[in-house]
Amino acid sequence: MLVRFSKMHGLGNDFMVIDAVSQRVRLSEQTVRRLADRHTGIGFDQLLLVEPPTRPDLDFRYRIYNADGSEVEHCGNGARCFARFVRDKRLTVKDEIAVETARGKAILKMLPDRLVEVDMGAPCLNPVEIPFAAELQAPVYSLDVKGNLYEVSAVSMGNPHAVLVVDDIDTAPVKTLGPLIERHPRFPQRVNVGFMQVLSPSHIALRVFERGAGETLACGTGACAAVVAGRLRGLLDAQVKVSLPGGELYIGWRGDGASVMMTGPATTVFEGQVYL
Ligand SMILES: N[C@@H](CCC[C@H](N)C(=O)O)C(=O)O
Repeated sequence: MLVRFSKMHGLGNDFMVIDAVSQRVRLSEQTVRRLADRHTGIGFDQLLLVEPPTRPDLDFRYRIYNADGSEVEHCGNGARCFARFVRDKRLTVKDEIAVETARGKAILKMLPDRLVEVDMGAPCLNPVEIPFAAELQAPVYSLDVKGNLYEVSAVSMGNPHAVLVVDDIDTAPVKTLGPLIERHPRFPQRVNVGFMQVLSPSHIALRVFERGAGETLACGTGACAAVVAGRLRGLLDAQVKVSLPGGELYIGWRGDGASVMMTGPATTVFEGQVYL
């Protein structure tokens, strides 16, 4: 089966995007892993599959697969690339697109200068739903990793995130501590791990070790989770610039019950065809 795809990225978090509205596509976990390989495949952090919606009030459904083949609930940078993709491919002419994800509904708004604003929904802090093993909900938990204690916040943006505050993002142990927390037994569905340096109440630097993909150049849901965690700890304002290795995202969260709003770019790199 020969399938057309686009290669896209949001601040260097890169995606293979496939239109499954006008093409028949069947994917197994193994196929996703093969395509994700940066030496022998297309290479990407996540694969996005664009499908028709299952509900009449929504425009599309989109599914997200990590490079390791696992299907996930939400992807912030992917949502912006998805919006750009359906517009560029003329699958819709709408400026505001309602999309169904495994997590529920997301609203995507096309802005000038090829920016996209995403209503990411309200964060969930309930340990049972994240899921995270804890007796009571708290803004910070003590996590024992191989005998060392770390202060982490646990936040779900549809997908699970652990957020640590560090003094210096450049020397943060992202590649060593990240994988240990990703598979920590208190996070039974694994977790994305964010390392946040607070530069001022309206500016943070962030690196994220992503579940199922390793450290990426940017993580949209990770940026949202970090701002929520920073607000819960009383460190951040309601509007925050997030500097990631791949560039800048703008995140807004008014607090309790409100949606997290994310604004950033989405870029197409090339188009191709591949046998699946
Ligand atoms: N890169 C993404 C998040 C992708 C999913 C994540 N790795 C997970 O397993 O939850 C983003 O921009 O949010």
